[in-house]
Amino acid sequence: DLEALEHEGREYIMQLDVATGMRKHLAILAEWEYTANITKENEDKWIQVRVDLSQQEKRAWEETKMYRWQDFQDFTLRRMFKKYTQLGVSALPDDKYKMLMRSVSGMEANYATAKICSYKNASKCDLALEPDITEIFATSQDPEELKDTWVQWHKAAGARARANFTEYVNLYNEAAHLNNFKDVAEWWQSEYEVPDFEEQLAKLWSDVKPLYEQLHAYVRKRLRDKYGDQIVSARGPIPAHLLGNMWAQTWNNIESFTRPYPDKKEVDITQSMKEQNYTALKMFQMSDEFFRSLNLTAMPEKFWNNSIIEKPNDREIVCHASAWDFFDGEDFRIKMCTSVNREHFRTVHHEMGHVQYYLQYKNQPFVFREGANPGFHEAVGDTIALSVSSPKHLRRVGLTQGEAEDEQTEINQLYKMGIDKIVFLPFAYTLDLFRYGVFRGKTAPEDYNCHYWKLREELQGVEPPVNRTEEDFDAAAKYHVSANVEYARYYVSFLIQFQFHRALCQLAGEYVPEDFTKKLVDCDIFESVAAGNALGNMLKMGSSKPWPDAMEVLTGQRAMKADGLLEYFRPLHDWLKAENQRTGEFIGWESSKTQYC
Ligand SMILES: C=C(C[SeH])C(=O)N1CCC[C@H]1C(=O)O
Ligand SMILES: [Zn+2]
Repeated sequence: DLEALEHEGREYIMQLDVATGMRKHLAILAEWEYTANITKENEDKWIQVRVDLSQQEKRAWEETKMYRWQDFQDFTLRRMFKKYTQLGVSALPDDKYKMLMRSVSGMEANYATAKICSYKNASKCDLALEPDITEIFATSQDPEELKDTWVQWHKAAGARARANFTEYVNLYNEAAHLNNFKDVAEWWQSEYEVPDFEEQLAKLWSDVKPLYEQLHAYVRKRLRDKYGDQIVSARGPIPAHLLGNMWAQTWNNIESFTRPYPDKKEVDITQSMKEQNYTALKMFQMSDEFFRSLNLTAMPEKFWNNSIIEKPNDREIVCHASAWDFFDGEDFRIKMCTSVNREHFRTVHHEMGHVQYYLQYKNQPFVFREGANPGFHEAVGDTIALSVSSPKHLRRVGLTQGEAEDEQTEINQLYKMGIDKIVFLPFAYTLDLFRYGVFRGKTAPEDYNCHYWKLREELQGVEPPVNRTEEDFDAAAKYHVSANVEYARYYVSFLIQFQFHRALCQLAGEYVPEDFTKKLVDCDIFESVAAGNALGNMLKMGSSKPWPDAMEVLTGQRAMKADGLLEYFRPLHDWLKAENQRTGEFIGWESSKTQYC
């Protein structure tokens, strides 16, 4: 009878889950060994481990799909079976599986080891993305140096990945078909468990776009003031190399010469961190202390012993920051080539947020040890970082001196947050709209680059510093395209982190709507056990329930919305509208001279 079948099903799935945990542990260990020491030998070992494990997964899958789990009464049991009946890339035959692995590891190794020559010293050709090229983009205000560095990087990391990327698209789409998806776009979107995910992304963008256009217009004017109208036009897109970041995804590095009230002291803590002899370890210890202050879990001993938090000088590693769950309940690591600056202080909290999520859901079945949706995992650390970057908290830890919070300082603070959080959204949206089109076959390889720039101009209002052709492949000059990491998760994160932050601030008594002594912009939930407990309760759920249930536990809302972000930035939005009115700056951008496609 059904009762007995369900009981047998539960026995089966629990032992499958334990076996799967072991497989995940072995796979992660091999991946760590490769990305922490990029050699041909370690790549071959990693691929061999993955092939062996995928054969075991295929055998288990043959048995799992025999169960009539759709008829089971128990919701959690049905949810476990539903997840385990999706085999993933292991559905590919071994030879194609290996080819897919090699095309991705080839792109990722190329990205991680790419070197370019210095603009100032053409014989120095050992510049890596981290820390060298990142430092140039953070500090240089020489348009020629920035242009040259931009062009070299996009050739070394982008164009060189084109062949591997084309093969990866074909093989990954074959895997999608074997998992009953039309293409990888549908597969990626299925992770969010809502039927209208792509429509929701578009709606959220239409909610935020008016604010973005105002900020874009203001920044374009300030850049034109600085670099002149031969480089920065009055009504066109902004050249992408002038925004302080290789991908123009965050514009914090141009804050010093574009902030609204320049006579008000700059709130850039990089200087203070260096003056106070901050180290990478101190940055991680401060982040750990913040999570502990919320009554959340301290980083375990293995974290401090096994993590790599500084770039080694004796081998090549994947420097792009990452957090690792070894699925044994005690080994959790971060790998990061940390520099002592504001941007990495935020990234440290971002990565520590991933590990805190691992710690909170470590007693879930292995199949539920993931974010409620991929955006949740990216939002945890950033939500904490919203408190850390508040003037109140920076004063608390001595990174800024006492500054009366007057109206102008507050606008500067919101501007600093806005050129990080608002400008990121159209970038993130572009990256996966582009890849959706590629996976769906709407964008053919001969159109990869023109479609990429068409989207970047349309959504982000930026343009390349020099003309591009199909010899280039600029999308792969971004880590996540070369490393096969889905990106809509960050778009979701940069919206829901404000819903989380608002809820936590209210729980901490730090934010009271309409009470001007308790403003959202100055909220710091540090040491609030009430906020920490609520966050912990949501994180403990992992992916055991659909994400609206998890969001409701913390925020009372069941949908991702832009209202948290718009409420946080409302004073800035008002100020930008008035300022752009005053200067008569054109809002928006006309299509640039070159027709891309
Ligand atoms: C820090 C990480 C590792 Se999950 C990252 O890739 N982030 C964090 C913010 C956006 C995105 C990026 O750097 O592009
Ligand atoms: Zn992340």
